[in-house]
Amino acid sequence: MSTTQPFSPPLPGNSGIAAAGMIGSLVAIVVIVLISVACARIARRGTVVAPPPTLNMVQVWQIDVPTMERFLQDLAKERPVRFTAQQLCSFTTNYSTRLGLGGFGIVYKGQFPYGVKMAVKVLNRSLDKGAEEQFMAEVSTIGRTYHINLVRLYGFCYDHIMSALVYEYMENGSLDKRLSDTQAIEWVKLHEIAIGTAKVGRRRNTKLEFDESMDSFPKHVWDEFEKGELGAITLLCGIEEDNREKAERMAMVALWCVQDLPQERPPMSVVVKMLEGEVEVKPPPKPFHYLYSVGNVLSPPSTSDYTRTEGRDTHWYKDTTPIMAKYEIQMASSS
Ligand SMILES: Nc1ncnc2c1ncn2[C@@H]1O[C@H](COP(=O)(O)OP(=O)(O)OP(=O)(O)O)[C@@H](O)[C@H]1O
Repeated sequence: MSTTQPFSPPLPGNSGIAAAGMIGSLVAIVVIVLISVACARIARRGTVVAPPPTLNMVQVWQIDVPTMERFLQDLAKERPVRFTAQQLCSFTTNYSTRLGLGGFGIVYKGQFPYGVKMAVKVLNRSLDKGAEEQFMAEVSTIGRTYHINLVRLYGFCYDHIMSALVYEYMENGSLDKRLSDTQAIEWVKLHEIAIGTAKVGRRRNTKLEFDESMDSFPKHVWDEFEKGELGAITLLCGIEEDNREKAERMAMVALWCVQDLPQERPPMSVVVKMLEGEVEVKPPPKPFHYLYSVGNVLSPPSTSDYTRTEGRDTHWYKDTTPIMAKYEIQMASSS
């Protein structure tokens, strides 16, 4: 069986800031975007990864090769191009320009022979199952999704030596980097980004990140909200009077989006409406229960946490929240 499709060059994608450069955590991004808009702070995860695989390093992933091959064959009909390691080596001029380091690998700059730039993420296979999941998630979701707010996945490489994802090149780098430099983005643009990110609608319903701490900013937002002093935060963050009401609304929407129980989070279509002011934002219930557990020991919500909803009036919106697969993308809007 030939493992390489005939090379069909992808068209250049949309310019501007895309939300999926750091796709391993887009729900978190939605939340972080919203909260960042309110207060201009982003928590960055610092993960050390190994250098890209060398030619004599052969790693075996946990999913067996036939299963992965079947997965790739099914997807092949749908869109992203399968590149060879040699092609990627050539496109990146032997990985000579490094763009950045993410949780799953190093990202290099490259260029197709006809000049369109690309970003090649070489996945670190030594990362337990994380990189493997990222690979399958990216290829099966954004590889088949076209959206103005999502970075385009041109293709991938998967063989016994390496796994890599080939993305549209973002001149402005990733969204989180841009957001952490809040001085460079006007409030109106931040609001647009928050809505644009919500419209992508992707979220991770079945996996929570447990790297929060008791002094995390989202928790601080909740504490101030509980005291009825959300306005103090927007003031502290230098948000002008004219925009404060909108900023407070966004912070409340963010608190809805970080509810511990997936079924208590509003659907992204409702999130968009709330952000746009079309739907009233009711006071959110307390999130981050695991942060308040005895002794401040971070413990993941139990199975019963995910089924316990009685006594909580959280289904005030008409839609129901679909419980999605870990990396499923739900488009909240076609725009
Ligand atoms: N498509 C791209 N175009 C330009 N630069 C990119 C692109 N994708 C990633 N980068 C650069 O590489 C860095 C690492 O990106 P990557 O997506 O691996 O990390 P991340 O944001 O931590 O996300 P993840 O959670 O998936 O690891 C980014 O901060 C950015 O500077």
